[in-house]
Amino acid sequence: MQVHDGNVTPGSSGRLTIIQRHLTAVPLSGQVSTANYPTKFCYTLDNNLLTTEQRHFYEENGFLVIKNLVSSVDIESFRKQFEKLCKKEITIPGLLIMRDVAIAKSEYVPDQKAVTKIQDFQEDPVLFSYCSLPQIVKYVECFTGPNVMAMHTMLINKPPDAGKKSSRHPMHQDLHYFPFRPADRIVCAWTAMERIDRTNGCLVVVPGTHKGVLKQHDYPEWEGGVNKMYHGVRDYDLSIPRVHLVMEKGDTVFFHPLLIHGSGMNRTAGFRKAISCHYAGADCNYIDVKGTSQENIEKEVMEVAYMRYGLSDLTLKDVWMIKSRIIKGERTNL
Ligand SMILES: CCCCCCCCCCCCCC(=O)SCCNC(=O)CCNC(=O)[C@H](O)C(C)(C)COP(=O)(O)OP(=O)(O)OC[C@H]1O[C@@H](n2cnc3c(N)ncnc32)[C@H](O)[C@@H]1OP(=O)(O)O
Ligand SMILES: Nc1ncnc2c1ncn2[C@@H]1O[C@H](COP(=O)(O)OP(=O)(O)OP(=O)(O)O)[C@@H](O)[C@H]1O
Ligand SMILES: O=C(O)CCC(=O)C(=O)O
Ligand SMILES: [Fe+2]
Ligand SMILES: [Mg+2]
Repeated sequence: MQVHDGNVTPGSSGRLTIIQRHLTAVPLSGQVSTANYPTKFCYTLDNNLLTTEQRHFYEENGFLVIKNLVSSVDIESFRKQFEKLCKKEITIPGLLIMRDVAIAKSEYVPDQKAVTKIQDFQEDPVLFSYCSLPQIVKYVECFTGPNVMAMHTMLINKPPDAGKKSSRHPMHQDLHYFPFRPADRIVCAWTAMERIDRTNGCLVVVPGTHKGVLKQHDYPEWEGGVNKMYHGVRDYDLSIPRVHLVMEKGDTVFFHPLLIHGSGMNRTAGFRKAISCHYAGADCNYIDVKGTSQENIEKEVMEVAYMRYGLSDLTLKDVWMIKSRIIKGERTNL
């Protein structure tokens, strides 16, 4: 385990790499002590896959990077399929193609290269095969339990920044978008489809924030515009140390839905690609977000859902029930 300038770097074992930069500004040392571990696990389950060290790391930090988990062959097939979808050589029901706000609102006529992300590829057999990769699902079960649902799918194609910094993703908690609980049985798997570092806008996390509560989210006040639904934590304090997750192609991070994270701008000429799925244990329950901080996103989701599905009497729960798929075990509640 090594710490360099707040970045996670691969350990020689290729297994777990640990960063430890505490919110309480504990000074960074080269090696992190494995002492003072909690005795009770809250955020991980035992299925004989995670080592004790990995479990402790997730419990403390709210994320876990596994090196080289997805093969180049699989990643190439996702890349090819993504291109076909962008060129409209294939259309998939329910799939949403989104352009960056700076490009969508300019005079420039966008081509497929302007796509910033695609969402909801649950009906695309090629891309959705990512969500059932056995080596991913084995890890997912350590967080969700044995009944695994794929709730939300994305392929993020962070474009070269158009000069407005709109390629950034503000610091947020994914739970803001989710009307189901408990949070500890939800996890995101996010796989780098190429090397991703600070030049092309890597994931940036605030370790330990999964132990906190869901915060109020709004659109950040960014001069250059903000992408639709890219809410950020309100009054976010940028002086809190962030950790930049530098990842190689195929590396996968699993993270908790309360972990505060975002991504920086893409300063390169290339489109930075990552594929992700949010999973939840099927035994989770839908909640009513009325009267909570999530009301603002519910309103936006319902507007978009109406445009996409053309149905006016849908509820937020219906939208999630339509999108989600069982991956393993039994579809109980969700
Ligand atoms: C069912 C939904 C469930 C989703 C749940 C999310 C869960 C996430 C959970 C996980 C955590 C994830 C965390 C996350 O990732 S949060 C991010 C999630 N974001 C979304 O899900 C957004 C989904 N995108 C859309 O719905 C469409 O692409 C929109 C509606 C944006 C455009 O629609 P369409 O593509 O058909 O374009 P159009 O040509 O017809 O333009 C229409 C209008 O829209 C303007 N416009 C275009 N692009 C953008 C833009 N990028 N930003 C702002 N505005 C934009 C455009 O200028 C025009 O406005 P105007 O000029 O008329 O004023
Ligand atoms: N001035 C800012 N105002 C609002 N959010 C910011 C600001 N700077 C960074 N962020 C947010 O912090 C997160 C990480 O950005 P950051 O600038 O740390 O990463 P980067 O651009 O990849 O790296 P670098 O430190 O090399 O610029 C992103 O979610 C970004 O939106
Ligand atoms: O920039 C990314 O790839 C991740 C963005 C993100 O956190 C999200 O879409 O929820
Ligand atoms: Fe996110
Ligand atoms: Mg930056």
